Amino acid sequence: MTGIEYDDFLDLEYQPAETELVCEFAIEPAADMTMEAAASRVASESSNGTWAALHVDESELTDLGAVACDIDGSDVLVAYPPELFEAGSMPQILSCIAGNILGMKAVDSIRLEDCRWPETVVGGFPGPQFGTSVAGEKLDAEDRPVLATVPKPKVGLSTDAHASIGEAAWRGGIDLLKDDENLTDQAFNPFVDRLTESLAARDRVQEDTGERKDYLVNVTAETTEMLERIDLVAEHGGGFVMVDVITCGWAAVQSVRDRCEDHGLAIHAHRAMHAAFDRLDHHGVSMRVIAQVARLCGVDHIHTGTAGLGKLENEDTPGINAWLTGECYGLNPVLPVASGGLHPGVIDQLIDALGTDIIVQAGGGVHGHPDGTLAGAKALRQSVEAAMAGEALADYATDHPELATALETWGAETPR
Ligand SMILES: O=C(COP(=O)(O)O)[C@H](O)[C@H](O)COP(=O)(O)O
Ligand SMILES: [Mg+2]
Repeated sequence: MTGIEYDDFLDLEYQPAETELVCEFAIEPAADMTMEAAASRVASESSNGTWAALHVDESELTDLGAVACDIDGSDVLVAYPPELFEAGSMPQILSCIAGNILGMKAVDSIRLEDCRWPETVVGGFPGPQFGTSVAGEKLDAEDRPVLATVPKPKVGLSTDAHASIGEAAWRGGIDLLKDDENLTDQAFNPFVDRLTESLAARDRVQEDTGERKDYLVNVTAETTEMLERIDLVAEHGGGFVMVDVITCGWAAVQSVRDRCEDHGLAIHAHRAMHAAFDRLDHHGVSMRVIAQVARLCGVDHIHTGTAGLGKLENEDTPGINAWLTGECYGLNPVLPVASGGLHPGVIDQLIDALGTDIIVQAGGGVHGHPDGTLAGAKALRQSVEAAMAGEALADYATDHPELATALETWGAETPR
């Protein structure tokens, strides 16, 4: 018989194998627990153990126990054997490494900070179909940030109003029109009408400007419905879809990725609800891990923050972006999206902080321009042109009136 008890899950001499998934947790043990006791319980509960000592016939058991193998202050590393995981199933992986342990009484708090993904696990996932290549493959923005805008008010606009705002934004120099995270298929702006009218506007602008444009239509819905909406996007000549990946769930994202592969559609990942996991710096799941999961599941772009420049809390945007665009067993790099409270007056600081291989999304920062959407789009494009030319915004604005008005209106401040 084999005994399985908590002490079996702690070995500070253990060196994880290359094939193992290694997770970094920040742990605050419960008052009556040593860190060692807490760490072993975390390794046990996230792999094959439980609170009671178990006695199992060895011949009937595959040993899938994880090992808490390093403790450095509040940081604990846990190594997981690849056989613990179902190949290609992100829900099952997260049910291990971000499941029951987040609620264990043995810890006062625990946060999954980072994962070292082994090829044995990464190999089960497709990764992005296009990733950063969308800038040159699907758009004409390979040498500058891709520009996107969301019509505002975020919901409530009629289909006609939505499409004409999109047309004005595209004419002003925006590359991608994007739905907002809570605009899906409502009576005031039905999905199919919005899709067809917006794509017709896109085609008119492409024809007139000679610059490729596209539409991040939000297909978020129950999974079967989402797949049908993706088919519609392809049927009507769209090049992208947008998905609220957290509220949809990773299993649904994996289904979306499969269907988008069939149609050659790129996936824009909105992360609404991520802050339920990553906003507290001592408990939950970091945005770094959420971004890693998104890349394995195969989104092409994902919102990762504005390096503190926008209206929303951010977490290490530069570090997360570096991981998303770095090497990971041949997975395509993901295009990070900076969005939330951005406007032309902060684009120079944004590019200083995040570089130019990003999507810049500005909703209020385009449609709130005193002279309207067309002028707002021109101002955003002009601010990027200035930054790419290494020219101060104020200097560039002397002969670019739309940018000058934006700078007079918003300055270089970031809204709250
Ligand atoms: O609609 C917007 C921003 O609109 P605006 O440009 O008017 O602020 C996005 O939903 C947020 O950027 C999401 O946040 P994040 O990008 O941090 O996920
Ligand atoms: Mg939004």
